[in-house]
Amino acid sequence: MRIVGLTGGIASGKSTVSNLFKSNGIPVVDADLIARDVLKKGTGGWRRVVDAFGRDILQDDGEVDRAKLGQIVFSDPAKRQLLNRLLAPFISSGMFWEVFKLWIKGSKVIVLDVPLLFEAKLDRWTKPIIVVWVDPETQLQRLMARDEISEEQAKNRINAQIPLDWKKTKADIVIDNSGSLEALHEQFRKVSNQVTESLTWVEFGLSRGGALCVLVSVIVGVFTCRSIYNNNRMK
Ligand SMILES: CC(C)(COP(=O)(O)OP(=O)(O)OC[C@H]1O[C@@H](n2cnc3c(N)ncnc32)[C@H](O)[C@@H]1O)[C@@H](O)C(=O)NCCC(=O)NCCS
Ligand SMILES: Nc1ncnc2c1ncn2[C@@H]1O[C@H](COP(=O)(O)OP(=O)(O)OP(=O)(O)O)[C@@H](O)[C@H]1O
Repeated sequence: MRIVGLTGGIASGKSTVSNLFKSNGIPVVDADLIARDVLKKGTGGWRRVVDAFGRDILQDDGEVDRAKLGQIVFSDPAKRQLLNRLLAPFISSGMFWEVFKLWIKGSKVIVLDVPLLFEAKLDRWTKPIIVVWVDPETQLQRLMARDEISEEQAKNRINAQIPLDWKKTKADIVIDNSGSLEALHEQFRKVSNQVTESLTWVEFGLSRGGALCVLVSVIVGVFTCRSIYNNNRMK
């Protein structure tokens, strides 16, 4: 199985690229969606976060007020680290199960869309790593427009992550999303061909089909050795 890492900065265009992967039939594990699930009312993540941040972060219906929690953690690094520490085990196990389900289904290539791939040190499990890069001014404008937030709030969110230029240096593949959507689609076509190239032997061995081949080979090997051994004893 090939596990492709898809990352970038906030509002650099990861979801736009992951939607292109999905529409090309390549399954995507979305860490933001998992992070939302583990913060739903009554879950273990919700309980830990409410214990640590207090009931002031809740809406009337008991769900976490995400905008309020965002205001707190994106302007205070210590509180952000606390939130990351509390949720990390739930997000990691959620991602593991999603990958496992895709492995059982026999998927050969999957994409992990993880904004904090490097920050959470998940980059060691993915190859190749795709970084969706965008120039700083475009990133700021797109973030302010999409989330309807002020320039200060947008800058706080951008600064809460490792700089995008650093992430670019760690990438196997860089998608420059500073231009139009047409330009993005054009780059995506090449990237899609690259990531769907035939699997290496190691990747094949890690896929469900590869694991079955190894298992069948071991069983056949054991039976062959046993019959040779029994034949020799009878002689
Ligand atoms: C603080 C929260 C409640 C704000 O929710 P909100 O709906 O406003 O934002 P959303 O979850 O859609 O995230 C938008 C983007 O913010 C960035 N971001 C989210 N959490 C973090 C974080 N802890 N540190 C840096 N950037 C982050 C990511 O680029 C993400 O794509 C939420 O982001 C959260 O629970 N974050 C902690 C969980 C986490 O680490 N998520 C990232 C998954 S790897
Ligand atoms: N090439 C583009 N031209 C114009 N707008 C774009 C382009 N690519 C993405 N956008 C817009 O920019 C915004 C950010 O894109 P997107 O939501 O895909 O980013 P993201 O990296 O997934 O963000 P996050 O880290 O918050 O999950 C969205 O409103 C999206 O529609």
